[in-house]
Amino acid sequence: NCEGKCDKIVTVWICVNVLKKLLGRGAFGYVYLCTRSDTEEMVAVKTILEEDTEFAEDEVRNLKKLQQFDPDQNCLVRFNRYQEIQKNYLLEFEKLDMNVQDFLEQSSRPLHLSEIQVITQQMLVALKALKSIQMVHGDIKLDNIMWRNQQLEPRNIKLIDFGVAQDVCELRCGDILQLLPQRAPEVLLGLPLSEAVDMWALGSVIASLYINNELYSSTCELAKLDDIVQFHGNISTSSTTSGKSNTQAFVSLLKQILEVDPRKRISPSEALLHPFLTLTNFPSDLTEDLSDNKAAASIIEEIKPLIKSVIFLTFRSQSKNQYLS
Ligand SMILES: Nc1ncnc2c1ncn2[C@@H]1O[C@H](COP(=O)(O)OP(=O)(O)OP(=O)(O)O)[C@@H](O)[C@H]1O
Repeated sequence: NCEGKCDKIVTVWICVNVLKKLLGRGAFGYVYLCTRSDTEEMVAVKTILEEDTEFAEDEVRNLKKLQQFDPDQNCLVRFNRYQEIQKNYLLEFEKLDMNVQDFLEQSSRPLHLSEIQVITQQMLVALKALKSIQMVHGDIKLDNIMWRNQQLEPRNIKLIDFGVAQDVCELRCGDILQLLPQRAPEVLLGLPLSEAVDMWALGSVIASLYINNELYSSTCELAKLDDIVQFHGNISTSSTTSGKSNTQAFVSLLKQILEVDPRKRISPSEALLHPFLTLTNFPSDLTEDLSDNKAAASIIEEIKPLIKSVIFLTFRSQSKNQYLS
């Protein structure tokens, strides 16, 4: 039904955009491939129905703010224009090729470390731009990272979907943002929030690309906190025991991105200077497995006090029924 209605609305815009096919769908809208009648350019049109008008208005507001940036220089999707038709919204973007999630599903191969390097670099550029205007994306995930042309321009990657983006000053302790696999510890704990939540989410995404699996597969927040603690044990170990310098550089950056304390977490500008992003010589083999490295307890010892406070806070908040997954 929803798809039928979206089809109709996008067809109403036919005088300016000729509908070709459905490109993708998300929680808020259907995205169609269209041709602009004036320029013949292929564009992507996202339809957001009237029941989600508020989200559409937020997304348009965020996208207008982002228009101050050169989208190509800043790895952001180019937003062309929008149209409101009886509270239904049509948002026109440059047409991109494929999101990373779909690529992984279609190619059924894990990404090489050099490909992860490119994605990391491009997303850090995007996050640097967002941070400069104190905007939090709030939904960094594989589906929201897209190649402009995966085959021809594998180094050209864009961040999409600003539907739940917010200004840092609008964030309040206890706000729930991000999907659970990418949710930052400060969100889980109801602590003060900042742009650093996006860095954490990026860390979760690139780590999941590296291990070719969701980093935190837990389905409830307490289990996720436990996962975070376990994972920190693993990445600490890999950085000290692995002899593979590319992996070491990757893990070293990952550790700084997945820093539990958001105040100490590396910023996008700092991360862009990290040696992992300047590496040029990658081995031809596929990703080296983090789990090869045996556990070293040092980091777990370091963060034991944190584990205790995490468990305390989580139980306290669960008893208040605030932080249900
Ligand atoms: N500019 C674009 N070019 C091509 N395909 C796109 C474009 N924008 C979005 N898509 C496709 O449509 C999908 C959904 O888009 P988007 O994430 O903007 O919708 P959403 O409803 O906000 O999704 P979510 O459920 O993540 O909130 C994307 O994952 C992608 O596959």
